[in-house]
Amino acid sequence: MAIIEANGVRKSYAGRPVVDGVSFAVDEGEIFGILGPNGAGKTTTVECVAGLRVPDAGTVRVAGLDPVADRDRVTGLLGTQLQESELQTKITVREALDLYSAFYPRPADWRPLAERLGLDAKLDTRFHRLSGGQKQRLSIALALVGRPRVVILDELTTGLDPRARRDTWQLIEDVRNGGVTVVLVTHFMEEAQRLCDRIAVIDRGRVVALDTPDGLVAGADGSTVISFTPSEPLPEAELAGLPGAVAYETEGGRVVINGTDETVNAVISLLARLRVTAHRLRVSEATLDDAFLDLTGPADGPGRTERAA
Ligand SMILES: Nc1ncnc2c1ncn2[C@@H]1O[C@H](COP(=O)(O)OP(=O)(O)OP(=O)(O)O)[C@@H](O)[C@H]1O
Repeated sequence: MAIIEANGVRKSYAGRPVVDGVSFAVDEGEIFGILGPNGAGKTTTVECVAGLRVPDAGTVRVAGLDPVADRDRVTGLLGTQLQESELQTKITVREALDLYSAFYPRPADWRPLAERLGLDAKLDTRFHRLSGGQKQRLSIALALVGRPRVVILDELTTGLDPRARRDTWQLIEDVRNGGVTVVLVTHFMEEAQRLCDRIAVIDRGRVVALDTPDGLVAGADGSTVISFTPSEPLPEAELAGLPGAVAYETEGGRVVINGTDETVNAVISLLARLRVTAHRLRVSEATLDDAFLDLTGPADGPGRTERAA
């Protein structure tokens, strides 16, 4: 059952649409990822879900409630960790956790949470004395302290060192295993691949793909990558004519082809027909990175539709 529903959400700044008809539904208990280039409209979208921005058009429902009209009830069930959240500079970690706990009817005991996030030694440190990574961990703790049913995490692990990042992933998996729905905005493909059940890819304010991580990879053009070093150069015309191939390149004598299973078979037949030996033949699957690049345009360049036109 969907716990978040966004339908045709639009938001413009100074007449420029940055969220341009976004629709998606997040099922209760899933980790739902939102990926997209810088400036694609991800934060604006989740801010509309959290009721922090009012959409110009479209509807948002969180557990059936309107985040703007039913603000108090939605705040009670939704935790948010938004990009670069700032707190009052003099507040200590302990005070911040106590303060946020007081906002909720049945807060979690924040001590184990603080320990889990490596903040137990910093409880009496003032906010402005925390490092970037410690501020980030505190904002995650504050998002979780109210025992939310839904938590929105925007750039969850930005600024964390590799160990803290992995510990945080484990924490998020545990949170989800406790029945909490997680919306995760991220730029880290490894994070998205590891954590997310489904991912919406947003480009220029629109959802350009919505699938499981594996589904996104399988749907990318040229999701099978074939590479080898031929014993002698292969004719360009033969490479260009391979069925299912969407791209090929030869660099330093090594041939790399993006295609499909059909392309793999055609390459093997071609090599046999030309009596060419393939050294270090490798067939691998494209990554979520490849799928992302295939689906989205550069931050300041054309989107996929414009590129295809
Ligand atoms: N309050 C605002 N006033 C005017 N423009 C804004 C405002 N907030 C965001 N924008 C612009 O809207 C666009 C979308 O911003 P948003 O923060 O939603 O993107 P994003 O996908 O989260 O980007 P990033 O990955 O860089 O965080 C950007 O061009 C941004 O400059």
